[in-house]
Amino acid sequence: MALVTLEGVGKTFRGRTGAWEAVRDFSLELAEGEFFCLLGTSGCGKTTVLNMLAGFEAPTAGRILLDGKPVRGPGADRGVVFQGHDSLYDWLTARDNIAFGLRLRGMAKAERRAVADRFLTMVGLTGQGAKHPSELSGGMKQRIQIARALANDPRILLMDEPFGALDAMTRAVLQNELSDIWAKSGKTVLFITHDIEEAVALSTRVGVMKRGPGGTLKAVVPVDLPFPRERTSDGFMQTFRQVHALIHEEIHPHE
Ligand SMILES: Nc1ncnc2c1ncn2[C@@H]1O[C@H](COP(=O)(O)OP(=O)(O)OP(=O)(O)O)[C@@H](O)[C@H]1O
Repeated sequence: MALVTLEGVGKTFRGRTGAWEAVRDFSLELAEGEFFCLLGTSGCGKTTVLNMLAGFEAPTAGRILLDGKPVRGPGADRGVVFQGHDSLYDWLTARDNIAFGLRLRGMAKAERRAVADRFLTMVGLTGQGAKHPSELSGGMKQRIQIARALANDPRILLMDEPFGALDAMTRAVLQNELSDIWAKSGKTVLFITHDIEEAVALSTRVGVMKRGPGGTLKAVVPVDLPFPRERTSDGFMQTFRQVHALIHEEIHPHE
């Protein structure tokens, strides 16, 4: 059975200015352990799809199943990592941010600390647990967000352009780290990005969306390249070009 099933999912926002169909007839199955990148032009509905799977928004059509059960709201079985780092609590240390969910679940302090430290190490921040978010760089804060999501041991990690606000060098470092973490943890990941190279570097499959209104999945490209990915290899370039062509059609539909 697929870990995640989206079946004919649609979302129409209704407001004072009328209705906007953001997503139409979106269907996808995610297998346990895969790294799926969702790619598409701005406004095509990527975040809306992620928000519905996260349980932040309810679909207006179709259904979403996680482990065969309908998604009815947010839950600890889904760990969400956003772009930027506003979601970290500034008054808590890095370690306490990571352990926040564990505290809510009633885990004892010593155990919480041990788990948090394990994930601090996993994201390359050994010994930085006592610092507050304001004392950390953008890349470090993103690492803390990833560690926090993983510490809760979710069934799936939902990442919405997590590296979008970082400089190119930090971004490349974090991409490699995330790829290692994914390989070690065996987690299922749904990852949203605008960046074709990032998608090809990280994923087992890339889904390209058609632009909105009524954004939907237009093609899924499997990325059968060994990890770590060699970005200048023929296979990488070939996949890059394939995905690029699919995106290009959305930006210049009448060429
Ligand atoms: N709460 C809302 N109310 C009304 N319209 C919305 C709402 N949220 C999103 N939309 C609209 O739905 C469409 C899809 O938005 P969404 O944020 O999912 O796109 P996206 O592909 O993630 O874009 P980007 O890459 O720019 O972040 C957009 O046209 C947006 O204006």
